[in-house]
Formats: sequence, C-alpha cells, structure tokens
Amino acid sequence: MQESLVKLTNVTFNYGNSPVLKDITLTVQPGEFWALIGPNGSGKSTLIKILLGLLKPDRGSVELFGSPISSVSHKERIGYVSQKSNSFNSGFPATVLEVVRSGLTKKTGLFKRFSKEDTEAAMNALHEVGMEKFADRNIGELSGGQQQRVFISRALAAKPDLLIMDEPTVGVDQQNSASFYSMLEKLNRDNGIAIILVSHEIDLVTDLASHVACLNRTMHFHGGRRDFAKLNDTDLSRWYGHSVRFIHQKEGATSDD
Ligand SMILES: Nc1ncnc2c1ncn2[C@@H]1O[C@H](COP(=O)(O)OP(=O)(O)OP(=O)(O)O)[C@@H](O)[C@H]1O
Repeated sequence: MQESLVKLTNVTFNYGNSPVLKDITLTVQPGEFWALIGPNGSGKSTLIKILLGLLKPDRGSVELFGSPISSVSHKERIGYVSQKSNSFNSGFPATVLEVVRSGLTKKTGLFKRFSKEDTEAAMNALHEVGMEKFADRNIGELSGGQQQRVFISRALAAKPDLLIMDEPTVGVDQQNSASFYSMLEKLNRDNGIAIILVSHEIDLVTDLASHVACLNRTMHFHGGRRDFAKLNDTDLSRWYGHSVRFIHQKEGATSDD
C-alpha cells in the first residue's frame, strides 16, 4: 500500500486552557494538492505547526511518511514556506542563489561547503519557479511575489515530497498571486510534489487544489475538490460563522450570499 505523507488522527490541541483544535482527522497521499481554508483564528497555522512538529497535540496522533512524527528523521522531505518569508529589505546581503542554496543545509550541514552539484540543484529549483535569471540579484531588490518564488525554490532545492505553505501570497497583488498559484499547480502536476496550501483566497485555491479541508476549530469538510464544489453557500457560511460568497471558476458555477 502507498505510504501516506501525513496522517492526523483525532488531533486535539489547546493553548493552555483555550481549545483551538478538536478531533482533527486528515490524510494526505503522495501527489495530492490540499487547500486548507477557514476564517481568521480557525486554527490553520496551529495545525501547520503541529504538522511541522513545532507543537505537540494534547490528544490524537500525527504520522509523517508512515511513522510517528517523533521518530521521523527525514525532515528534508518537507519543504515549508511561511507567510513572512518575503520581508527582506533592499540591503540584505545575500544573492538569490545563496538563499536557495541555503535550503540544502538540512542535507549538507551548516558548515559544509556547497558543491557544484548543490549549485546545480539550486539553479534547477530556480528554473522550476521561473526565477533563474535572478540568481545573481540581491534578494532584497526583488518584489514580494518574486521573493516568495525564491523561497519556494529554496524549499524545492532539497527535493521534498511535501510542500507546506502558510498564506504565501500575503502582500502579493492579485495578478501575481494568480500566476503564483498557476506555478504551484504546475509543480504539483509535473513534478508530483504534494502540497498543503493555507490561503484566504478561497476561490482561487479551491479551484486549483485536488482536495479541500475546511477548518474552523473542527474539520467541517475534507475531501475532493469536486465534492467541495457541490456544497452550498449556506453550509459554508455556517462553518465560517459569517456569509461567504464562493465562485467555483473551473465548474463555471457562481453563487452569491
Ligand atoms: N501562541 C499562542 N498562544 C495562545 N493562543 C494562540 C497562540 N497562537 C494562536 N493562538 C490562538 O489560537 C487560535 C487559532 O490561531 P491560528 O493562528 O492557528 O489561526 P489561523 O486560522 O491561522 O488564523 P489566521 O487566518 O488569522 O492566520 C486563535 O484564537 C489565536 O488567537
């Protein structure tokens, strides 16, 4: 049987006495593209931190690559890009290539010199996101959207099986965020990399993803995009706690609140 990349079973988490996540169950298989959506404060980032091993659930189990998270040593199999990556000022003293190569330190160790192969892997990763011509530019001279592509390629350089992104397009304009998402779709389709993407751009991401998880402290829906598209706005608005307007572009259906 195929090894699941992620398997959460009845995960419950509280910050002190404040309950945040209750009975979350979710399985991510190789090659799947999950959109993780939910209103502000619904627990999306907390769930990602649990997946990355930064927080430990109070109850339930977390498995990565078929093993309990505590025993997983191949952390390079997960690439992570946070929403705050794109915040370098223009004087930051590192080139794009150096930033991407630094993504290989999980494999090479912090103080090992980079080899020719490392540079090649970094250039290939830049090529994947259409940024190779910026390799020698200073990272701080790039726009927010371009910097975010560089951070994706930094995560890709180590050839992860799973890419986790927490609102990667915050601060990126609408046009650039649409082309950013197309790039993710291509990476998923052509390279087979599984993706978990947290985003508030619900219409865009639920149309791109193969699967959708709708979180608001509990998991209200998780399943394939087509089943998600069949949900009505009343259900979704109830889960969100306020009215929501969903436009399913690929299905060609629109709905208003
Ligand atoms: N370190 C913390 N200590 C205590 N409470 C926290 C902490 N981090 C988050 N919370 C609370 O946990 C809840 C879930 O927060 P979380 O950041 O996971 O939500 P989110 O869905 O990612 O929100 P957003 O969409 O606004 O980024 C919120 O009520 C938040 O205030």
